[in-house]
Amino acid sequence: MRGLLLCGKLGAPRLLAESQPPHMDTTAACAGDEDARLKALRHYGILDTSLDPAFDELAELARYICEAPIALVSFVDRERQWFKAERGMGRRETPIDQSVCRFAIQSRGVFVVPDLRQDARFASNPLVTQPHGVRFYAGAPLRTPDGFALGTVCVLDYQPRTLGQPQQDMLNVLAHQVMRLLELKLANDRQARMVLELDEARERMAVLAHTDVLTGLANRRSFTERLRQQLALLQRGGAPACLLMMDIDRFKQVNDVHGHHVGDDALRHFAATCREVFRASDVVSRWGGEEFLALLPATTLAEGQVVAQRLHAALAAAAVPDVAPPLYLSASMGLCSFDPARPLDLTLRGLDAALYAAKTQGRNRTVLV
Ligand SMILES: Nc1nc2c(ncn2[C@@H]2O[C@H](COP(=O)(O)OP(=O)(O)OP(=O)(O)O)[C@@H](O)[C@H]2O)c(=O)[nH]1
Repeated sequence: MRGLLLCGKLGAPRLLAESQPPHMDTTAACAGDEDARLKALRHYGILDTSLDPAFDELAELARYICEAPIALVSFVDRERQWFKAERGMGRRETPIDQSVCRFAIQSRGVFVVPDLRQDARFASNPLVTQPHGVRFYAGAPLRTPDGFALGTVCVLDYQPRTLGQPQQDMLNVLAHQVMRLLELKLANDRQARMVLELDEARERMAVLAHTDVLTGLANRRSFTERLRQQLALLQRGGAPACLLMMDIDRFKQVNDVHGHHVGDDALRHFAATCREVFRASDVVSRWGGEEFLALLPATTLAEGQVVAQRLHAALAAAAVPDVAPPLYLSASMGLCSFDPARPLDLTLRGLDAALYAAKTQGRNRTVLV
């Protein structure tokens, strides 16, 4: 066993020379393989995870089967070995230079050291030299389907001893079981990620279904739904509300003179101005091309007129960004109080008529229904 030190994946084993001194550090010679092995270890996302009874029970079984006081499910990291499960060790990790497992993962089968004190590789290991130090080690490599050894299921004893073949076989079986748990964890993690991605996609779709893509305002469909809800509230005696229909003046000219992309920028600018002017509780929608409809809950007609005036002023004060010469928008508007006794389509028709009147009276003004 001792002459059979292997590097990296066992799929393409490279045997080290039999004459190599047993204490020689093989990690430098296999730096590339070691990087790939560590990448494989990270892929399983097992390091520093919390205790898990499923792994604890496998360690307990190893201890029982091998009649050893210590059993570990150990992963060999770059600077340390970390224990997913430990029985009788009393700690979750040790520095890598105290690791016997780093040698065990280079072994094809179970790596057995009958007396650590008699082995030049481990004789000065603090785990061995300390008072009541360990003397015996046996570890079965945890090997991935593509051949990387991540760690071991191992047992240790305070006495020099051996491990019978049936017990070695069982240690290997336990190592396979640990790998099954790791594969299962991977599958579960993948599934959890997919569920999360699906939830996020569903949320994005729900937002998109309710939003006008160009302006980020509510779209006509979702706003109609909101209007129906508001109508129901009003019919049950809720606070008065107003509706404000807005249409950008001479918008065709914006497109014709500056191009369609500036037209789009102008629509976004109009939406941004609305967001500044309206209350957070108001809902503004893009009702059609350059036409917008706002619901102002808990707002009287007089208060609605103030809001409309604020919007006229805000549009006159700030030009569409990055357009030369400066491009200022104005809008014609129709305003009404939301009458619970009127069918919704009649209310909207009334608003349309008021808006048309605002246009014919010279634009850039608000007409009450
Ligand atoms: N750039 C851009 N233009 C749009 C969009 N939707 C509608 N339009 C344009 O908006 C213009 C509306 O023009 P009209 O209905 O003639 O009205 P107007 O030029 O604003 O004139 P008045 O309403 O009478 O002041 C049309 O040229 C449409 O092509 C859009 O999403 N982007």
